[in-house]
Amino acid sequence: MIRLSVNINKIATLRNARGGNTPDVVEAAKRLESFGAQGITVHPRPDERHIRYADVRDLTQVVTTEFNIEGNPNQKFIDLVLEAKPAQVTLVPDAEDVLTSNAGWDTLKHKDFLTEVISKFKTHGIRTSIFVDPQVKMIQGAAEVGADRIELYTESYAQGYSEDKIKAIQPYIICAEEARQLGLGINAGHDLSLDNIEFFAQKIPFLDEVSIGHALISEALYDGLEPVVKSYLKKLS
Ligand SMILES: CC(=O)[C@@H](O)[C@H](O)COP(=O)(O)O
Ligand SMILES: NCC(=O)COP(=O)(O)O
Repeated sequence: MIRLSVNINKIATLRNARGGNTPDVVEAAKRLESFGAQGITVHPRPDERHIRYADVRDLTQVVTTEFNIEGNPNQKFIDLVLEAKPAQVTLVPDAEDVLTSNAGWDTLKHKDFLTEVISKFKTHGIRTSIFVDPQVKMIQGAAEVGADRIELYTESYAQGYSEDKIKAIQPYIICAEEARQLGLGINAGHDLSLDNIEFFAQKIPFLDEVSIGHALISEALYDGLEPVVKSYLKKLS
């Protein structure tokens, strides 16, 4: 079963636009779980443009499915994750000024750093995932640094899907098979949507989890959170 983890960054974006607490990210997380979401993902960026560190502390108290915290592991992020003790931490190599996540880790170049950080989280019983591009050598590097899982960065799949989905999925199938051979768990995320998720899940049925945010929240503006979550769950089943 491929788990759906809903990234609620964009609910926080809307909330921050007016300075109050509407929409309430904690209430949104509770409702998403009641609709069937099997996880909640947040990405507290250093500038707190959407999810704030305080949100992570509040969500830690209420998330009953799997809580996944994503981010670049600077010391403030590491301290937050060790305090929150989520089910999973996903390491993302984002620079502070990026519009959105735009690359996976170079697991060869950053081997020593990633090995140290991953060991720290694993020592505290937190599952570790590394955000990687669909390149076999990066998958192999992820195994070398001791990650429990990889998260395949799916932007290039999403971009190529409408033109040639067979071509677009190919590197992901190759990398997913390599990860499975290496004993790594396999997550995927970024720009997945109701349009492209079913084909991805059909071609890589042994995925552990997809984390979906921007498209899902946008689709929910038209059709509502509950129907959209249930549509994703149906396409993933
Ligand atoms: C790592 C990744 O691709 C997403 O999880 C990321 O959290 C999206 O960030 P924004 O919501 O800030 O675009
Ligand atoms: N790790 C991917 C994620 O959490 C959500 O990415 P997106 O669906 O907002 O592009």
